Amino acid sequence: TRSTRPQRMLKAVQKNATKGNPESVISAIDYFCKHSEWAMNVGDEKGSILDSVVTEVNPSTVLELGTYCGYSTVRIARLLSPGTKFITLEFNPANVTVARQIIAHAGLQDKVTVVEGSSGDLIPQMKERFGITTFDFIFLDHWKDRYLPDIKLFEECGLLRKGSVLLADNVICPGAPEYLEYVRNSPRYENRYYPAHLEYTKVEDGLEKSVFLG
Ligand SMILES: Cn1cnc(CNC(=O)c2cc(-c3ccc(F)cc3)cc(O)c2O)c1
Ligand SMILES: [Mg+2]
Repeated sequence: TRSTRPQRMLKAVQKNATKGNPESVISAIDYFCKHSEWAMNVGDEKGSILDSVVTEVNPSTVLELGTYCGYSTVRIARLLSPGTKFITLEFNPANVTVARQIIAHAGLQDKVTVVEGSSGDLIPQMKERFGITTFDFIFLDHWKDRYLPDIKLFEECGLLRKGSVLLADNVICPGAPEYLEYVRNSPRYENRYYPAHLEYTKVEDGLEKSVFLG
């Protein structure tokens, strides 16, 4: 039967990227998305903003919601210090299979744990299953209607500390209006909006950075 877009993306990485070279994996995916098939990776423009925030935070514990094919996982993992605990959650098992192979092609499989399941189920298990107390950095890039319930879950589970940084993709397109309203009206967050564009297009999009104030 016909292959899927993630499977075709994986083939492009295995053909065009150098094993063990994260930069070449990132470039191969961006090339595939610009010249072959659009895909919902965070992309190069928003990816550079993601890089700058990760570098600034220099986190010891990282959580990504929405692995998809592992593009942002590779972008984040390549910047982390040794010993950093990095967990990424993906609910779609076919995406998990592709992501693990793309992450392995980049040589970053020892830097990150890809967990299959829904964020609503897994977030409350972070402490017991992975020995996490709090997350220093969280990248939200999963279902846009899950951003709000999941940030509330982080608060309820005591997974945020004073200074924890959350970075949310797609707050304009497809959009996460309820999430934006929540963080921007809450006294517990300091927010900054980074204007950009929907990956590989001229459509307006952006990232919202929110620092938990405790
Ligand atoms: C299956 N699945 C695994 N992860 C998810 C959650 N991510 C998204 O839904 C997502 C969607 C879009 C997008 C799609 C169509 C369109 F016309 C415009 C934008 C862009 C993104 O950057 C996203 O992160 C879904
Ligand atoms: Mg996204």
